[in-house]
Amino acid sequence: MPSIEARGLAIEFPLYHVSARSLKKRLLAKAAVRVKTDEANRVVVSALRDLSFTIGHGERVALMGHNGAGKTTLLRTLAGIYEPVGGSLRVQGTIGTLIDPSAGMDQDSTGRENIRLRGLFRGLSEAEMQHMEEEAAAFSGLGEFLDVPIRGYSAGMGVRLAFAVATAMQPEILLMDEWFSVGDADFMERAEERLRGLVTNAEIMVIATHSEDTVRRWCNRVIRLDAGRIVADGTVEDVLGPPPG
Ligand SMILES: Nc1ncnc2c1ncn2[C@@H]1O[C@H](COP(=O)(O)OP(=O)(O)OP(=O)(O)O)[C@@H](O)[C@H]1O
Repeated sequence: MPSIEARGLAIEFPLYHVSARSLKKRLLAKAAVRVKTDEANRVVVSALRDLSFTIGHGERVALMGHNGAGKTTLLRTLAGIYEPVGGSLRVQGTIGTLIDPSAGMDQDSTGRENIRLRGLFRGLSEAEMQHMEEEAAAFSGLGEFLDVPIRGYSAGMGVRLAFAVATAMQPEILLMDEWFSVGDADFMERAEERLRGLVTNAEIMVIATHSEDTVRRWCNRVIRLDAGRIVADGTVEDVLGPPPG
């Protein structure tokens, strides 16, 4: 059964162009906690600190919190993009991500080539790949642009392609950021329908969002982050209170 289990999870990002010596002086004066030096005396941002949680079957989790709280970093860590520097993380199940439209896309390849690249990466057979290509081509509605290198796409076209590719297969664990809300109205309507199917059929969903509306509509649990730590974890009503009105 798909599950996610984090114990004492920590993520740090080195800041290569900052001098440890001058920074130390400034930080000491300010008692900063998130920008520090590690054992190798490198300056690092502590993006996530000591996170522990378990997510199981049927949970649709919203990651909330102010800018810089760590929502995107946590999503990317769950997706296997970042390696924890401390603690442990166990993710069981097939993962689908709607995190960053351009992630994993080759700018110099066409839309069609990118669809096939993704299929190869997922280890699909030729027949499955053919199916995915037809599906994604039809859903993206890109027409002749499908055979143009994606460097020449508008932002909205990039989102259409990324969305079509990401949703062409049903994952057990769905990880989403809010980027998918930038399409035009016609596309959003179709995207929402497809998304609903994907969310309903996923066994676990984790979404990073600022929107209370989205949370009340899609989620049954909220993990609130603040400065890289969990400050609340419970049902939507527990964390956000009763619905307005
Ligand atoms: N690649 C990176 N290099 C250095 N620091 C980073 C990097 N990515 C994130 N950070 C830092 O990690 C912290 C958490 O950032 P993150 O993007 O996860 O926050 P967020 O909650 O998603 O914010 P937002 O709502 O603004 O998208 C921030 O302090 C940010 O500066």
